[in-house]
Amino acid sequence: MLAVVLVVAGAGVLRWRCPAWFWMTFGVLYAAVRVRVRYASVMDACDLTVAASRFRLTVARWLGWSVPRQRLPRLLWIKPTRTGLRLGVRMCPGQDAFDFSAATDRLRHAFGMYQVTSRETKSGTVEIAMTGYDVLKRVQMPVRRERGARGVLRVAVALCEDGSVHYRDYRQVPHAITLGASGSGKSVTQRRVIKELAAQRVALVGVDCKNGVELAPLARRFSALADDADAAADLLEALVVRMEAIYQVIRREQRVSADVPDAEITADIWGLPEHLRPVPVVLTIDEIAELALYTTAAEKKRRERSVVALVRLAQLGRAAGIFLDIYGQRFGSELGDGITMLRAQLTGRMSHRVNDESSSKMAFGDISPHAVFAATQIRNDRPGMAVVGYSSGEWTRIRAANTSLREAVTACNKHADLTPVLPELARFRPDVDAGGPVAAAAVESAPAPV
Ligand SMILES: Nc1ncnc2c1ncn2[C@@H]1O[C@H](COP(=O)(O)OP(=O)(O)OP(=O)(O)O)[C@@H](O)[C@H]1O
Repeated sequence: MLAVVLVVAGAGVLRWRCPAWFWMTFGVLYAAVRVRVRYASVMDACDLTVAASRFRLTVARWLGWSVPRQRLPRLLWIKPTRTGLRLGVRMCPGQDAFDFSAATDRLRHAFGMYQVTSRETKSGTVEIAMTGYDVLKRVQMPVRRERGARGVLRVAVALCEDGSVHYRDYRQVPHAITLGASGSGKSVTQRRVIKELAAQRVALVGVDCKNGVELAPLARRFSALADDADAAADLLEALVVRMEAIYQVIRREQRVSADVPDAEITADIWGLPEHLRPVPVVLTIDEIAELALYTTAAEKKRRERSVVALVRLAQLGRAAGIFLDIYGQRFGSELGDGITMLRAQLTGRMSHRVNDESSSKMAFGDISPHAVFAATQIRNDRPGMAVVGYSSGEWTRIRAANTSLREAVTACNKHADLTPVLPELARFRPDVDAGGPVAAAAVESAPAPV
């Protein structure tokens, strides 16, 4: 008896102090059994059953049997996860995925879970993802990566509200914008992305018009860095020159392949032979408004140079292996000509807490009104929380893994030897001698002249 009391008390304390451990020790088993036992009654209570088929009703009437029960959507599987449970459910005829997404709140109450979402995985089947506790309260990224999660240009940035990992996948979504009010967590998200990219074979290029306070400490892993708007305009133009040189390499390789029967013909860097393939570049811009604002005629000219270069990079950069990550507080037409055009190219959209609806419309106005609303609802006491939207109209809440500047600096210093020297951007190579020598840099060969 005493042992039972001790176990129950221990479980209670664990649930209060460390919900992740509670879930993995007691919670998952208890929840799985409860879902299995209560499945039929919960589906009934949540209006997720349908009337028996006419055939069964007719047969029952002919034979004088009692009226057949409502039909249940079939429970295909229950999969425990690190943060919750996933159920595979085959829908009954006449049901659609919307019935289940409309019932998620009822399912949450009925199963006693913290959060429930649902999505159609294949025709007729929905996956119901349930989290057992508030996974975004203290983000703990999984230590073991999911199968297929490794890969160049794919980094784990945050946890989603359903407990899954949110990846920034540059090859799927080449260019992205992250918005948010001051103090909402943009810099922490940026650090997390850079920390994860540092270990990969990519060139990091940065524009930080806050005099470099965010990116300069990470300079050892950066191939080029601009810390004011004038240097940024030059750097962006140099990147356009690099992009054009890479296009020439691709063209030349296409001509070679065209003469070889059955040879694949590539239209981007990934199809180039390894010795010709340039290293991919991730360009990070902190506070885009600093590039777009001007007061004097000279600044206006510089702004135009920057915006034109950025629009060209966003339009054409993907095939040349150039990817953009833009951070800012706002990103709307008030920043002047070219900004709306640039935004249309930035298919990845993330918004941290914003001060007004118009800011969140800048991220999601053309994607989903629900996402616009969700971004305005992010609480002040949840820095790092954000809404991510996709061009398909889907969106989800995430929270970035808290990453200190110290952690990011340590990762960048550790992988400084992976920093390629980009010939076109060599003059923007940060001077890190003040902090010690850069470890032997891997010199990337310049794209061969055509
Ligand atoms: N993912 C997170 N988890 C926990 N705390 C966070 C997270 N992100 C940010 N914070 C907290 O919020 C504070 C402000 O975050 P951050 O500096 O990233 O904001 P910001 O949007 O870049 O602000 P600004 O635009 O003024 O630079 C951080 O010092 C950190 O304490």
